Amino acid sequence: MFGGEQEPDNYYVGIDVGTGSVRAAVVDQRGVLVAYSEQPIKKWEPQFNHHEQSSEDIWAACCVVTKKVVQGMDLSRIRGLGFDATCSLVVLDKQFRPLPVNHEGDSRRNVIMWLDHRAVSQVHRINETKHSVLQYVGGVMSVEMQAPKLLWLKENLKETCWDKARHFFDLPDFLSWKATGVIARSLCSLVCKWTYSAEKGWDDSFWKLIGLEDFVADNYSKIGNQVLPPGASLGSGLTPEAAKDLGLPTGIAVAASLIDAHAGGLGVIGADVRGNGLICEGQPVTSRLAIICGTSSCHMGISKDPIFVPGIWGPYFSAMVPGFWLNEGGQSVTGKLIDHMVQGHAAFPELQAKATARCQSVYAYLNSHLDLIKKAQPVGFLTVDLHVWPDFHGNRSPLADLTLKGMVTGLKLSQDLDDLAILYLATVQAIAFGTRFIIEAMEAAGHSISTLFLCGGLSKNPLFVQMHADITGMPVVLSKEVESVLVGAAILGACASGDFPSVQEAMARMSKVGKVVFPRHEDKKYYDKKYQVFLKLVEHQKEYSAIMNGD
Ligand SMILES: Nc1ncnc2c1ncn2[C@@H]1O[C@H](COP(=O)(O)OP(=O)(O)O)[C@@H](O)[C@H]1O
Ligand SMILES: O=C(CO)[C@H](O)[C@H](O)COP(=O)(O)O
Repeated sequence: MFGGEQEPDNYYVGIDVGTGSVRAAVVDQRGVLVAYSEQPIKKWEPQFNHHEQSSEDIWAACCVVTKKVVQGMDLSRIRGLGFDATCSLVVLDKQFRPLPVNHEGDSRRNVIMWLDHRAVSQVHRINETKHSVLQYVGGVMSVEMQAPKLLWLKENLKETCWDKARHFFDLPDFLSWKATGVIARSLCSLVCKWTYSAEKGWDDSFWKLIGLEDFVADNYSKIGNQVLPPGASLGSGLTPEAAKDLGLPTGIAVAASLIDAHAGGLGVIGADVRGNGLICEGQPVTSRLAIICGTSSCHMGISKDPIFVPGIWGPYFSAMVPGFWLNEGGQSVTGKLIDHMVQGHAAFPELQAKATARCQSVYAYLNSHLDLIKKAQPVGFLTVDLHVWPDFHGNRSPLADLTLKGMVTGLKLSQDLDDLAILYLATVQAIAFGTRFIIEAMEAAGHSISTLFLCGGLSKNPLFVQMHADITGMPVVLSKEVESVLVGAAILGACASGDFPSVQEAMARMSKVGKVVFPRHEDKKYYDKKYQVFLKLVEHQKEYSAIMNGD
């Protein structure tokens, strides 16, 4: 086991399956990322609110990126492999072949993605039961969880999918099965998305009540009756077949997986913050909130005792950091919303052309354009009369209302680049106000948060990071390794290898602080006013809906 900061001898492979792409990295025992590769994955949207993927396409992408990152390495120094992935639902038959999750019968598309909202009627009926398991998902089950999706499959694709299905996996568990042949599920996925309790196991009465008694009858073999903590070593490690696919040695340790947000949490939350002037230095780890910002944003707060926060998922025991309870707030589309607003604007082709000419990303270009047009005032003040409510895909937290929609107020006739840049800024700010709203709900229920730890694709955007600091009034810590979710996945591999005695130990050694961004307290009054408007927007939206639905 590792004591001090000796030269790295041992390496771990982390594989992170996000919504849009698969990433792999080789990470050393100090948490330094030495090789990285990324590959896009296919997505289908056959109908509005139906989002599907292919588990074979995802596995093939895992193989491509892993082979790339270990190319030229001494493979004997790779000690462990860890996976994390989005919490999408994978369906396989008795022979582990993909089954279609769509009316077209296309069995390539055997994954219902996490952001799929097809099971609206099913989730309403589940919530109407008011079953006690709902207390552990913030009081209201989300349409993005697995129970409503399973019920949808039973009610809509009985012959073509449901009757033939033998294995329903959360995507992180599918990947660890593919690598090891072990069908045991991770405590993380089952607790967070499937209503399993770390203390009491499955609740038969819930599944019977919602019409999925089938699972009880066969002792949950289709959804998992062997459960392991994240980071536990699976079976005999990597199978010869998977080793060949991935370009890794047979038998290396493979860990029970994590959902992607949870891997990001592990990658950032346990870092040693000494010497950065941060208030959380003298506080317990429960004062830290990890925010994993990709296609969606997930707000991961931990506590010693369970805290029930209305509209915030959890409390989940040991689902991220062993021995701690987890609450998970979230915003269902954040990166996807920014992309949507920018790409849908009339000035987008002009933006693209200008950004390409400067060899910049469109976001880097927009950030520098905002700096140009702000003149003497702080950049955030450009949106004094433009406000956005960001729930274009419903509200995950803290309102837990999937019927909510996006709103923009303050539109003008102009469609130029300035207009696009200011709309982009207002969208980024709206996402940060959503985070403030979530933090306030968590604090009202008993959390005490002082510092934010951001990771994920959006944390590469300095404007997004600064707005989170300014709008929440809290410092934002970024990791030394930008790809912290992959560090989290590698931490799992490191634990499975036995090189670290616990997840906590591996977290403390492998996650490192990079840049710290402090809030501009002098702008507080302005953001407090904008936050007042933000809260009014949703109030008004509810009033509009009451008017339209009234007699
Ligand atoms: N360099 C960057 N600058 C600004 N935004 C970025 C950058 N890289 C990624 N993003 C944003 O992050 C989002 C994707 O984040 P990522 O963590 O890759 O997502 P996922 O894990 O869901 O696949 C995109 O929607 C994009 O808006
Ligand atoms: O529900 C979630 C985590 O519990 C995430 O939103 C989901 O896994 C997708 O993550 P990402 O936006 O990073 O692709």
